Amino acid sequence: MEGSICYLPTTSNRRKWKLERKLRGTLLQIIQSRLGSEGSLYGNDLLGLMLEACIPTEHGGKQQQISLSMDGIIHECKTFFFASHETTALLLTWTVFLLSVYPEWQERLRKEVLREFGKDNPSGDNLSKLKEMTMVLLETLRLYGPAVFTQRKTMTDMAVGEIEIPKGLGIIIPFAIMHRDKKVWGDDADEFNPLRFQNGVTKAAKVPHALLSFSIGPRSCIGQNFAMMEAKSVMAVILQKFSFTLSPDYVHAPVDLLTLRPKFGLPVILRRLDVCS
Ligand code: HEM
Repeated sequence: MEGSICYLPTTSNRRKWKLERKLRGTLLQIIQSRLGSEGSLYGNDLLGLMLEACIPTEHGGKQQQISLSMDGIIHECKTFFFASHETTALLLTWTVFLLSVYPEWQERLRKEVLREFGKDNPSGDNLSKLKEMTMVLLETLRLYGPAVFTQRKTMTDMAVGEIEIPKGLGIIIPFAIMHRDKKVWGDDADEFNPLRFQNGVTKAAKVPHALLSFSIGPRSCIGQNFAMMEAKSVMAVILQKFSFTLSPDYVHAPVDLLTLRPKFGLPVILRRLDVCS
């Protein structure tokens, strides 16, 4: 009964189906325009690569094969959009929150950005120079990581330390709780201390793989390096142009809605630096 409710035309299901149709239509439009484009290539981005890989025949290939491939491609587009957009936006959100609460770190990062780039736009090659920025982003991922937990299922009977786990058991791995474990991170586990990452991510805690924000293993986040670069570039540009503090309207209420969000948003007061100075 529980499973069949998703097929009933309830208000929320109808809204969901409408949104799904809209999303599919938008993605199909983008895909069709790529398929119709001149030349043999479909573009050098992820969608282009998927089209190359999934549609080996020319546009006149077997219709059934194309429509199956389309579903696969649409599914991948949705996965990448969901996995990448909200998560990176939330990493930026919580970084702005922490830098508002710790203005000394905001100033430290601004000095680092101005020292490395001046007023120029950050470039891909130079982003690796932002050591303190990396430390702050890692500490943000530890305390307010967008992915709160992940799940796994055991394929065989197994043991983790002294715990025996039978085959087929679903396991929740609660990153957010593990990231504040004092036995692993030390007595200041609940505090914002980016310096713990100054000797690299594997030296920050008592065990090397304690930071699990992107998970680990073969199914870990495929976009983690991209996400870190994106977050560094955006934060660098914000810090070059603005200083920011929390608005008095801010209410601290992190909530787990698949990702960790500020329940009432993050109202901040921005000040343009060229106007202040
Ligand atoms: C701060 C940003 C991000 C965080 C915290 C994050 C976190 C995660 C986590 C925890 C997983 C699950 C891994 C597991 O269960 O083992 C995951 C999977 C994934 N992420 Fe990210 N992610 C971020 C950004 C991105 C970006 C920018 C992309 C794409 C450009 C991306 C694409 C994916 C994909 C495709 C998967 C599924 C991988 C698979 O199942 O093999 N993520 N991510």
